[in-house]
Amino acid sequence: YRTFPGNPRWNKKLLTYKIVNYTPDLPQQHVDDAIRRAFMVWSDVTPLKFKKVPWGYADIVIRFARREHGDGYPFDGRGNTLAHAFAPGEGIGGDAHFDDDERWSRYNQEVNLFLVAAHEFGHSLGLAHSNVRGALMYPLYSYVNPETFTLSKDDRQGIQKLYGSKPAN
Ligand SMILES: CC(C)C[C@H](CS(C)(=N)=N)C(=O)N[C@H]1Cc2cn(c3ccccc23)CCCCCCNC1=O
Ligand SMILES: [Ca+2]
Ligand SMILES: [Zn+2]
Ligand SMILES: [Zn+2]
Repeated sequence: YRTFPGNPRWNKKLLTYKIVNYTPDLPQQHVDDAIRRAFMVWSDVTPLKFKKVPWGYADIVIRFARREHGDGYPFDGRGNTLAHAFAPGEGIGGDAHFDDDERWSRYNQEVNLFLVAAHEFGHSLGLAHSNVRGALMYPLYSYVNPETFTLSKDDRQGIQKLYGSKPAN
């Protein structure tokens, strides 16, 4: 696993997130559920907790966008780059953007939102790319059954290096 230069991380355990818009490809409930489960991938192995807020301040702002969308990292149409996210920090730090020229799906038609979101939130929490092929933080998207998805040891070691493991309770 790799972290970002300077090892940026959040210095609080409760992080808030806000979904500012939705893709037309899926019912809103499915988007909310995919995002919730993508955060759970990381909260399952750390002391981190994630809380969805409907408006106002949020640490992690989630949006769907096409092409140029105001952050200097324009998307590229269908395929190629699927999404991007910013390392922990103020303002745009932690935010995750999803390319709405993709065909977002719940199962394996096209791009699985849960799997991509789980990868993006790895970046939002401070993980860069891993060179371990089966790792969630590997730079290339590959479909796995979301129902049986498990975090690789490499991903878990990386996130626990930043935030520690889940306290026994
Ligand atoms: C890991 C993802 C969830 C997030 C990353 C983006 S990021 C910033 N969050 N690390 C991603 O989108 N990776 C590309 C990488 C990529 C693969 N190809 C490309 C062709 C052109 C441009 C990029 C790519 C070859 C063709 C396949 C294109 C579809 C799949 N795309 C990818 O796997
Ligand atoms: Ca794209
Ligand atoms: Zn963006
Ligand atoms: Zn990535």
